[in-house]
Amino acid sequence: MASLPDLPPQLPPIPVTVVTGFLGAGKTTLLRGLVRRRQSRRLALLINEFGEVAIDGDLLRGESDAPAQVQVQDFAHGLIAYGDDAHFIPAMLALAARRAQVDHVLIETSGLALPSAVMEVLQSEQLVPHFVLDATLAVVDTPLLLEHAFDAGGDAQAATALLFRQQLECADVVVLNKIDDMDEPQLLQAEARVRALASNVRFLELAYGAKLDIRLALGLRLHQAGAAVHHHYTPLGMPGERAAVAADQRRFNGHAHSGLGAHSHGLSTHKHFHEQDPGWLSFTLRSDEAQSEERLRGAVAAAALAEPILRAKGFVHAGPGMPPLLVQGVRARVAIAHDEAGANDDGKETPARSELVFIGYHPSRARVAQMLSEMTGTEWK
Ligand SMILES: Nc1nc2c(ncn2[C@@H]2O[C@H](COP(=O)(O)OP(=O)(O)OP(=O)(O)O)[C@@H](O)[C@H]2O)c(=O)[nH]1
Repeated sequence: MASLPDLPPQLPPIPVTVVTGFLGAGKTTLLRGLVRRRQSRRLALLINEFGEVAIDGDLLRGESDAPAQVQVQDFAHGLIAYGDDAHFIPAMLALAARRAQVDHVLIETSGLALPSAVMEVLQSEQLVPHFVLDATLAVVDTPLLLEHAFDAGGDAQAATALLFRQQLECADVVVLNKIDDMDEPQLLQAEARVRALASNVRFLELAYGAKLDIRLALGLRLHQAGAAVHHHYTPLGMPGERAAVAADQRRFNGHAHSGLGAHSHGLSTHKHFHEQDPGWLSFTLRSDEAQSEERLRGAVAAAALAEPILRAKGFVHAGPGMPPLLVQGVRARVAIAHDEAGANDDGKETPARSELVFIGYHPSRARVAQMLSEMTGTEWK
């Protein structure tokens, strides 16, 4: 196993923020915003996707104008979900070896992973000298929460509900996302639901415009024994600053400032998601023909209604000389847009091939391929 004999012992450990949240909650979008607003912070991002095509890593790489300041590393196939992942520890040790150039590490877990796996590995003998967990953030798709999409029901619903709750239980901070059209009663209702599901959550934060105040996201030090908690609050609705902590959270502030220091999540009680439920599947469909944006949007939405598909994403080819289009489906909500960052200015050619990753609970690949082919008039396989 790799070791780091030369690391200067006087350097403090690197803070690590783990970002969790169910499929499509907005983890990558929030991270892209943090990268943009990082100021002088040097960030390392480890991105874990459930699927064979790395899309989020590309989007994040496209965001940074200073590659030396922001390093992005992808882990495909939900790898970090497993505590014994052979790539994760070496990647972290390589960051530790460059301690002087890294101020903060952000780890985005896959939407189907429990963050407890990463949190456990951070506590391993090899990583403890070099890293300290800053906080675990769970990003929530607030409209879906209010629509009862995370309540138990049939098979897919029950699996979703379980995972959603387990992710919240691991979190110190819950970020209510996709809240731009919401009023205060709705936000309070969302808060009450979160509290009912996971009473251990210490803070609720509101991400207006999918933006999180960087001071509310990094440097929280929630797991450092004896450390003062550096948490700056912006009251709900304060003009000019739209990233805020939910209104009646002040009682929690007192809690957090009371010297709780490191706390345990009862990690050993968690079983990792993939071991529990092999029903979650992802597959990739490809097409070599140019796609019509409208038809494809309709086809992806229809497939998500016909099959238990909870997430679809990828880049598609819109025609010769056209920039690729980014497809983002969360259940039957499908957005297709040009994405400057993801379309990447790193010399990558416009892909002639379209690739879409679908994630669902026992979905039929054949049925989705057939629907896409029929509804777009192009071959998908
Ligand atoms: N309206 C709205 N859409 C948002 C917001 N945040 C994210 N989205 C959209 O939600 C979709 C999913 O966002 P991502 O950031 O890719 O979500 P994710 O959690 O990283 O998804 P996975 O890693 O695939 O599970 C994209 O279409 C985003 O543009 C928001 O605050 N408001």
